[in-house]
Amino acid sequence: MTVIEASALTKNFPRPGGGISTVLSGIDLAIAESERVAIVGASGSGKSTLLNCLSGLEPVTSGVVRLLGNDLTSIRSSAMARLYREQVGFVFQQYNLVAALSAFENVALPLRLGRKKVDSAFVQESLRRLGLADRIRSRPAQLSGGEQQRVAIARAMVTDPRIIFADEPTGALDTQNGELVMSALEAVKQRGTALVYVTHDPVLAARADRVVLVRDGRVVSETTGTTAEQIVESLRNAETRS
Ligand SMILES: Nc1ncnc2c1ncn2[C@@H]1O[C@H](COP(=O)(O)OP(=O)(O)OP(=O)(O)O)[C@@H](O)[C@H]1O
Repeated sequence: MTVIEASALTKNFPRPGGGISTVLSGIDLAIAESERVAIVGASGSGKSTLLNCLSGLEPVTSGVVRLLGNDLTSIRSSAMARLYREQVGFVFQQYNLVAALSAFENVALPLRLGRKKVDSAFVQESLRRLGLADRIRSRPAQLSGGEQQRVAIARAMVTDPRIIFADEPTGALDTQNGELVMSALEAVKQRGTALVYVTHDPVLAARADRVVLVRDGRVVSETTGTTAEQIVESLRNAETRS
């Protein structure tokens, strides 16, 4: 089943000195449930903008994005809020945890916002599964970057979403913590959750089912079974040609 479908997606931003700049141009993309898709490309190629348009964080200039069957160009804000609360999870490079809340409370937050019953054992288990058993009562400032990101992942997963969007989820982490975070994100596949992530790291991108290469706001290739070496090569080619 398709969970995200973009057709003829175009995104313009106003230029600081006047005029507009076309950041995404005519993108067609479909993502299936439980699929892991990595978005790669040179800096400024439009990766984050693409992720934001697919998730509805940014409105598109033209074209259509359907997220779990909802047309994002016409969805009402209340329906969008419900979609985010119940079916979509986000993980950002900067962990975006609430500083005053413990790891447990941060993870329970989407349930509280959705007026769902908070099952303490379930929340604790989700933190334990991510190696955070002894950090449950800690506040973000008391946690390392890798630990904070794993709390953010537990929070994104607590509602059992259909899709997780992650923008450079390992960008601020060393290799070892990056590995822990990536494995945690990859585990969602077992639940049928789709994972769409932006990364600069060819090794992490190679772990996706499909690698989408963006250059100058266009999708120039979509490959499966791609190795890190092939990704390095296509990034090099993309940079030389742009
Ligand atoms: N809100 C905005 N207003 C104006 N221009 C923007 C905005 N957001 C992004 N851009 C521009 O759109 C282009 C693509 O940005 P985007 O962040 O999507 O690229 P990226 O591939 O994710 O880059 P990086 O790898 O450096 O994070 C850039 O030229 C950027 O300056």
